[in-house]
Amino acid sequence: MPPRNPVRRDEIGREQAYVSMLYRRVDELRARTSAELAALLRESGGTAQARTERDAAHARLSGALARWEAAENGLCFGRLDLRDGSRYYIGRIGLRAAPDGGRDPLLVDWRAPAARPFYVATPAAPEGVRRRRHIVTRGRKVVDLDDEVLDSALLDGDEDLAGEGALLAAVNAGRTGRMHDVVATLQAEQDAVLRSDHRGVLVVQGGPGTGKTAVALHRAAYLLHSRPHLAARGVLVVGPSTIFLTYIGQVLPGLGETGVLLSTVGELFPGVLPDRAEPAATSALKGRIVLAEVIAAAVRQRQAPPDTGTLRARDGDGSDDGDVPGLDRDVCERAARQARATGLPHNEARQVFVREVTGQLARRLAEQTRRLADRLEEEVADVLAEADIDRAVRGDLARLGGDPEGVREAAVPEVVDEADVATVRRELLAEPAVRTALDALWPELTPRQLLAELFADPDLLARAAPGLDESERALLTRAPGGGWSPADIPLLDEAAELLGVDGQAARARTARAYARESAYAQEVLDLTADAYSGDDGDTCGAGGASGTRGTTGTRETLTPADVLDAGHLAARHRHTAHRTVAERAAADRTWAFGHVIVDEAQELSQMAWRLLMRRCPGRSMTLVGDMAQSAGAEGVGSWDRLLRPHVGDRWRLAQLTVNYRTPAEIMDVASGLLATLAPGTEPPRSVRTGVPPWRLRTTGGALPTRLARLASREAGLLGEGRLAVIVPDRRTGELAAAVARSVPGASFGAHPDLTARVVVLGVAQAKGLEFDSVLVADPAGILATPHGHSDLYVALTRATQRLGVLHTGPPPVAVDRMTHRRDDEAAP
Ligand SMILES: Nc1ncnc2c1ncn2[C@@H]1O[C@H](COP(=O)(O)OP(=O)(O)OP(=O)(O)O)[C@@H](O)[C@H]1O
Repeated sequence: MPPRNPVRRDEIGREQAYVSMLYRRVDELRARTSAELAALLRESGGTAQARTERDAAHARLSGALARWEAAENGLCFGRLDLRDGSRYYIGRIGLRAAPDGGRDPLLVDWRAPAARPFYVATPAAPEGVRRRRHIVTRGRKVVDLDDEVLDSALLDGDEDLAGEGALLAAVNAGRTGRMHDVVATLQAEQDAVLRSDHRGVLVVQGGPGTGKTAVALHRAAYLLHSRPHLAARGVLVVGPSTIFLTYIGQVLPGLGETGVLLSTVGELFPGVLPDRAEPAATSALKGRIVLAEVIAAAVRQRQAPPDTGTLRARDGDGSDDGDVPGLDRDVCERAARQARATGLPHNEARQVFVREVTGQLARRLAEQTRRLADRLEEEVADVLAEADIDRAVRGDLARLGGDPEGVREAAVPEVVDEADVATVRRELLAEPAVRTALDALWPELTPRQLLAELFADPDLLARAAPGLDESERALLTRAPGGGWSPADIPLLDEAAELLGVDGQAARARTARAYARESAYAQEVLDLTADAYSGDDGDTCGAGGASGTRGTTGTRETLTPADVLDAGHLAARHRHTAHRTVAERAAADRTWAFGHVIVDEAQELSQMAWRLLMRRCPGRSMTLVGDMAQSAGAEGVGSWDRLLRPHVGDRWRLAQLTVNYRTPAEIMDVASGLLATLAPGTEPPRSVRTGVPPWRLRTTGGALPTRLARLASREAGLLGEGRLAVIVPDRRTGELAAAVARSVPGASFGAHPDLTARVVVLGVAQAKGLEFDSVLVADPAGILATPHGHSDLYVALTRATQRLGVLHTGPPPVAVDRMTHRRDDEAAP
């Protein structure tokens, strides 16, 4: 699109000179930083403090390099001429002429307060701006300029849109299968959201294509820049699927941000990657809050269960099975009460339980001993009385000035004290029968073990889930093994929270990490040893000549293995492994993120919210979504209902109202569905018009072939553009195979390549994505699920240019508004 205010060639030349100077400055800084980094990597050893400082310097330097690399494309994209005569260039990063800052910045970072007018100034509210200039570059070359003079006398066009020419050029551009940042054309309502200083939960509601994902990602970059302390805790971005995360994966690195972890909820339990398929009804049930109670009950029923009689313990009636004397139900229940009263998680409270049980047993044993001693004492006293020795001793004591009453105590010393109790307890713990009984009474549990055993045992499940009916419990029941589903992940997390650190697992993890590092280190040592032995002759000669110390046998040289074993090398390696915040956070279930961003937030189950809230105890969150696009178990809901259990009413709502993706003609069709889905909801306003969407009717039997033919034809019309064929989730395999037969290279399956020219997706996979052209097949099939209207709404709003629908039978609601095509060839 040509600029609205064409500028002279020499004006472009002047901007080129400035932009070239900026690139020279970046090259200079980049070279210097690379040299510093190389020098740092050559350093080794030193104190722990020195290593820590090196790690910090490494993180700082590589972060700076990443930012400069990322700024290569579109380094400078704007200029503000202010009414006071000053001028600022706006770009991806901030640059100054000299490290001490110089007077004015060469380039203002888009996130800095000084850049804000670039996004929000309008002729009606110019914010001190006289002219806003968009500088369009290709590589390092300035190719165009687009000026807006913000003079209220010149009000024309859509005064809500900043840099309309540049914006329309961006939204009309062909799609690549990867999302790009929109830093050069952010709009005022988006800018307000991404710069929001709200510290708690910010909800961003907006219809399809309003830039919610774009805003969420730019907000992550903004927060990391404006609240530097966040970098230490990292930012988590949660998306609905791995396909979606691949789609958005380049945006933040493109903005120079690497401290962000992108993840689905299913990937947030370290050590488990969901690989189990299960019925939608099972997943929906697992997402319900009632599962939190079920898991809590499952943990409780593993704490001194009432059937301890079978656990090699004595019964309360005193009958003795000879295994663990005194371990009766009273003792267990009292100890369990004490352990629970601590409020500690199960595995940690186990220590209290064990201490209490063994303490009580030890005390009982001690009391028995004491009673024995008392009896002995009484017998001795009787003997003494008979011999009247006592009286004689009392007489002697009285004569010597002693206390005759103390005779009894002094004569028979205390038999047991706390030290004795401790000794008895240690002896008890050494008893295999006691240990077995304790393990059965209060076992150390892992989350996987707890859930696997719970789901595999209908009796356990019935006792833990009295609130679920039999058919619901049947949905949960399964044989042990067979992996975990995405809906299991929040349940594992819930269990982990209630179980606490599990000693065995922690020990096993440490041992595994140590073994891995040692194996790696051993390989390094072996390789270096090989290298030394490989050139034995030469080395020996040289070694002898240069006086290298002899060490083993006839070998003259000293190899690393002679001075360092694998364990030590592993420890060194640990110190030099530079893990980013995102990597460390991904490996740690208990990591507390500084900020959490959730995209398609309307999709998350109640159990998933519990998991996310644990990852963000500070509740600093940005949640973006569209209630009308909800495929959640409960259908279209409200943000209040979703958030109230976690944050009460402490959240703020922001709205986005402009659709940058879908042309008005397509949005008009989708609005018909919106009226059914969420009556009264205002559809977003499209920034442009385009091609009217069309529909074509076929028979059920002919649908696959006609779809394939249409896909092939549409792909031909698109040229370099991207086409998505969106089908009902359960028909993905069948219809993808049909399309692939007539469009070679069409991508589909669990991990489709979105950069392929044609891709076939189920509706669930298409969430959050967009394509130049979309063909929706079998809308009635899409509508046939419990959240069918939302799904169809999603499918109809993925296109940036063209939309066609292939249906059988009468056209479903909304689709009937589309232009009816009679045959495959009559393309609009
Ligand atoms: N200010 C902008 N300038 C240029 N393009 C923009 C702008 N805002 C959004 N877009 C583009 O509009 C398209 C839709 O944006 P995005 O995917 O963020 O919308 P969304 O609200 O998340 O949509 P949905 O809910 O339907 O998935 C993207 O191609 C995005 O790059």
